[in-house]
Amino acid sequence: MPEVIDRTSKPSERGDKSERGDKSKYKRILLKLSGEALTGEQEFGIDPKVLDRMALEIGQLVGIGVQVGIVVGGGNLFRGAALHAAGMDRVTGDHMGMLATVMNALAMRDALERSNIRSRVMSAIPMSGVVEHYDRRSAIRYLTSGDVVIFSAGTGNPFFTTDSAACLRGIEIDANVVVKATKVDGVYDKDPVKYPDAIKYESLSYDEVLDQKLGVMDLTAICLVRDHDMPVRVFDMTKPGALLNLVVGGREGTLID
Ligand SMILES: Nc1ncnc2c1ncn2[C@@H]1O[C@H](COP(=O)(O)OP(=O)(O)O)[C@@H](O)[C@H]1O
Ligand SMILES: O=c1ccn([C@@H]2O[C@H](COP(=O)(O)OP(=O)(O)O)[C@@H](O)[C@H]2O)c(=O)[nH]1
Repeated sequence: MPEVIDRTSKPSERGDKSERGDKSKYKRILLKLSGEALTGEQEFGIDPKVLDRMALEIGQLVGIGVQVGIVVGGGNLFRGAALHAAGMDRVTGDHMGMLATVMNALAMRDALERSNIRSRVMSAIPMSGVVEHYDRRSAIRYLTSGDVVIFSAGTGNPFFTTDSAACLRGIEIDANVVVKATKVDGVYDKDPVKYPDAIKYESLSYDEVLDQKLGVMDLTAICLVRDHDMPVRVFDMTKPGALLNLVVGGREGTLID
């Protein structure tokens, strides 16, 4: 069992000092789902069982009045950097990666709607007839009316990641927190997948992540949240109930603020 560095949490998550949902610590969250999380037990693609479980957990948040924006990754299908390493033009690879996020978003919307959770997909790249083009004011209107909004196609630009897109959209929609769902249960002093003796942080500052180059999120994304004072919580999406627990104020994962 890895050690935990237990620093006293600063009461600076926006949910502590601004409006909240009734039972929730937060009124509006931006949830980042990595593409790989959608693969589940499979080797490639999207596991419908994982989507159904995520829909259930997201439905629990909607049920207690939390407004949920989602940025979904595409790494389960394509990553620009990997395609480039195999010989493809980088920008073309990134375009394929962004299109992959749209496919994941459509699958996520389908799962949410099968669970009777109203949801919409918006894309940073115009895709008339398939999904709506991203528009911040419309997104906020949908969120306010209780719809889950899935933001796809990342930032719409090559050389970025969906972590950066999550931080960008989180800031734009004035979320209380960006919640990064991943396969590890927080931020460690080194990659816990590679180093079993890695030590987990309870909380740490943006500058500590940057100075130590902690790889849980890309550093462009961390600079963005630091400059806009947006807290980020990293937690383990494979742990049932963790998302709801975090949103009602439980100690899950690691807080970066
Ligand atoms: N210091 C660290 N703390 C936690 N996870 C880390 C750290 N450094 C690297 N990682 C890796 O970052 C991954 C989380 O990022 P994520 O975006 O979900 O995955 P990926 O980059 O593969 O899409 C974890 O699976 C973990 O292996
Ligand atoms: O703003 C963005 C977001 C994503 N991507 C591309 O889309 C791929 C999939 O996104 P990401 O790797 O962030 O997905 P995740 O790791 O979350 O599954 C990336 O590798 C990039 O090639 C991009 O070009 N611009």
